[in-house]
Amino acid sequence: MIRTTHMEVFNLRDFEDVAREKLDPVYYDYFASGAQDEVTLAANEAAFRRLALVPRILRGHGPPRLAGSVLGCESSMPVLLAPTAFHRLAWPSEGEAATARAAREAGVIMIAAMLSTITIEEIAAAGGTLWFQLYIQPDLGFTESLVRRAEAAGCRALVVTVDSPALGRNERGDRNDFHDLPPGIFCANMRGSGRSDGRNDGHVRQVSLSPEISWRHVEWLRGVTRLPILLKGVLHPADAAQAVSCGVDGLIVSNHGGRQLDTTPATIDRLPVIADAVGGQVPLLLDGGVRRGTDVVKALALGASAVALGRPVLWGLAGGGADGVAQVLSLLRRELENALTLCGADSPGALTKDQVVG
Ligand SMILES: Cc1cc2nc3c(=O)[nH]c(=O)nc-3n(C[C@H](O)[C@H](O)[C@H](O)COP(=O)(O)O)c2cc1C
Ligand SMILES: O=C(O)C(=O)c1ccccc1
Repeated sequence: MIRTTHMEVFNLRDFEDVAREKLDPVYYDYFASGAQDEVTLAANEAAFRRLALVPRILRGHGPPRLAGSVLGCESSMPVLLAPTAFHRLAWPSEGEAATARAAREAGVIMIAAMLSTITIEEIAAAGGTLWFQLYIQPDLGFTESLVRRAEAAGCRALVVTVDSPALGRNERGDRNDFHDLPPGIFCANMRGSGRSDGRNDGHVRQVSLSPEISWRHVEWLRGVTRLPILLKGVLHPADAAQAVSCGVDGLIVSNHGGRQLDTTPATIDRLPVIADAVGGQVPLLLDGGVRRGTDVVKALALGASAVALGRPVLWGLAGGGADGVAQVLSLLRRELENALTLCGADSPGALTKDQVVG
């Protein structure tokens, strides 16, 4: 158990308090914040609270089975690590290597962020099953080189983030004047892109979040790799349908944890319409505000194959490196097992959407 002088952790939210104590307040704000008024940030968790779970009774089964697979990758539970940037701000010595080790030991999939602070090759050396998150760069030669590196490192899917034609307006970051990484920490995968001197190579300014990116780029990507492609940041059912027509293999219903367009709806409130549009043709994942086993159950019942966790992983990492992340995952696993049992479900697949009521 991670304990600080006066804090014990019993659930994922407790980890945020531990992290807040340990982190530089500027980095805490970077991790915790959402865009502008943080309406969406709050809405994600509030929507889970608003939804009620209806248990089924007397089903007479053993402990629920949590293990399954997503796009051909085994996972010990239907929970992935969402891609988050800059893990060395939370755990300077190892960064993403610590996160990857914890994910491997827990038997879950880590979606490694393109903006990691160690390279994808270094993450792969520490990790189990990895997927690679990509911001398609207008320099397609560079983008293709990242795809080839992810393939060579053994990543099993590409997650293309599509909610970022620009960076969201982060006012906590502005107030803290946090716009650059501190000396010695870089966007390790970005080195060699752009024209920067060797010393500052891997600078955040080399990253392009561009409004030029379009469906043509997704079609281009479909032609350059055989890896499964997921789009992350889908909120409109028409976009979900178009993605399936484009040959996309999976979708992540996400509003980037409320960090991009503020006032977008809570992800759990969009899941039913997206599930209807996709009609089971590709797996759906969801992230944003998942903090409890009951949140996972609600997403699974409404049509998600799995969920992804963003900030709680960063709080675990800041609290205790790989051990902290391991504890976050094990707390959530126990909660999920308990919630499924109380719902009368012997596996995620046994849940039905009528078990969630508004
Ligand atoms: C500090 C931080 C950095 C993030 N960096 C990325 C990123 O580089 N790429 C990406 O696609 N999403 C990024 N995200 C969004 C997460 O993948 C995910 O959508 C979100 O955190 C889920 O919400 P949650 O934090 O409430 O679990 C980031 C989120 C946070 C909090
Ligand atoms: O912070 C983020 O959510 C994120 O995705 C990002 C995007 C560009 C630069 C740094 C982080």
